[in-house]
Amino acid sequence: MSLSNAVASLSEIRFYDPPYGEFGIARVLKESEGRWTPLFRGVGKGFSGVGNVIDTRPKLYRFLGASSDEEAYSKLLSALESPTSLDFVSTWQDLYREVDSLYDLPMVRYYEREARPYITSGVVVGAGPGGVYNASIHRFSPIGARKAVIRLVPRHLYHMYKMSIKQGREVPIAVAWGVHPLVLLAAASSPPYGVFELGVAARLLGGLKAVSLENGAVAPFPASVIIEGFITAEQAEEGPFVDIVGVYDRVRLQPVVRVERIYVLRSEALLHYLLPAGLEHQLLMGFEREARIWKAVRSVVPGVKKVRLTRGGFGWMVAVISLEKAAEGDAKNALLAAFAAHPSLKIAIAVDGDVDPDDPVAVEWALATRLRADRGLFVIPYVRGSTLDPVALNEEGLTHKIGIDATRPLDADPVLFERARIPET
Ligand SMILES: C/C(=C\C(=O)O)CCOP(=O)(O)O
Ligand SMILES: [Mn+2]
Repeated sequence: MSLSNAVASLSEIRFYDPPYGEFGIARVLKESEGRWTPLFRGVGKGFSGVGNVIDTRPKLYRFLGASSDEEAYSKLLSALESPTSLDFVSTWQDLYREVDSLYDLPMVRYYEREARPYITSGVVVGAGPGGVYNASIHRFSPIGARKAVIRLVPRHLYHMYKMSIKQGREVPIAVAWGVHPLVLLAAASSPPYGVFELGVAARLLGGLKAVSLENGAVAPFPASVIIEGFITAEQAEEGPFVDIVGVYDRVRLQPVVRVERIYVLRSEALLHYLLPAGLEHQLLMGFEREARIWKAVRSVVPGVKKVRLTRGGFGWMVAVISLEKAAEGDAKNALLAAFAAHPSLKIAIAVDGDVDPDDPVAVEWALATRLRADRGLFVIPYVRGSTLDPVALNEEGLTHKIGIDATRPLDADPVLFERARIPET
């Protein structure tokens, strides 16, 4: 399954033509998110581009073949538990042309102070020591015709990189740009180290083709662009670029990738322009974390209704959980479970089942009418949170977290908490 197949299955597509101008593509992505899928023709010779492919739950759930939160979470969680093998194809190179330079790939700069055009939706497959493969999404920005800097958040690829460099080895990688959205979703997930995320994608899709590269890495097939290279011990400044919470991430020294080959699909090189901090970015990165929170919370409290990583928290740092308490204290246990399930979470709020986590006004109403700060508020000091938190105490995201129980006390008169309604005619 290709990105083109996936896009063809969407109903609301609008076509755009050049000239785009600097930030033109970013402006369209912003304007259309949550509304339609823009398809950018002629972004470069032999290239077109698309964005907002899974910027809404209905689109994501359609790709997953799910009709409710519960079904969508369960499908993803069970694929993470049961990845399957890839179908390797050997005759693939004829379908691709090679280009000499990363600058031949039409990349986009999205925000005014970003350093340069870059890839925001590249699935990086690393081949690590012990035959371990890992697929994850990383910012990838060219600093030369065959040189790029890659942002490695301290997770699996970073671990692979640290181990390899210590042994005096570089990490062979493939960067696959322009892939089916479920491949992206799997690569945005965090199964335990050693579980290959492309196997998770294969389970979600009912099979996934892949290719082996000369450097030992593998790539999902078809991908519109496949970049073959090595993560080296050299470092360069990365950024500024905008992260999921919509601020400019700190500029850090990050590893340099030496590029060996760049393959571009001859027939349909459809590139995926993922708007940083856009709805698609949030849903893609946050959805699996939401599923994990849902699972963890359900195991401590039976009456969980809805879990949301909120829009204001950019689908990453703030969660609202609605539940029916069976006993006093349930809500706090739910909050603790949520923090354990998603370490980047900074603020977790529990509300009753009559409050919709998708409605920020309703959540604020619950805070105004149901929170008793002496009982309902707790701070977890000095705990690892998100590296993206601008007020974190260190580069690893050391921070203080807040849990808020905004559920009504079970022993109080329920009439005091009833939302008044005007009867229908
Ligand atoms: C979601 C992340 C980056 C981005 O999409 O901009 C990675 C942040 O990871 P933490 O574990 O929260 O530091
Ligand atoms: Mn992994």
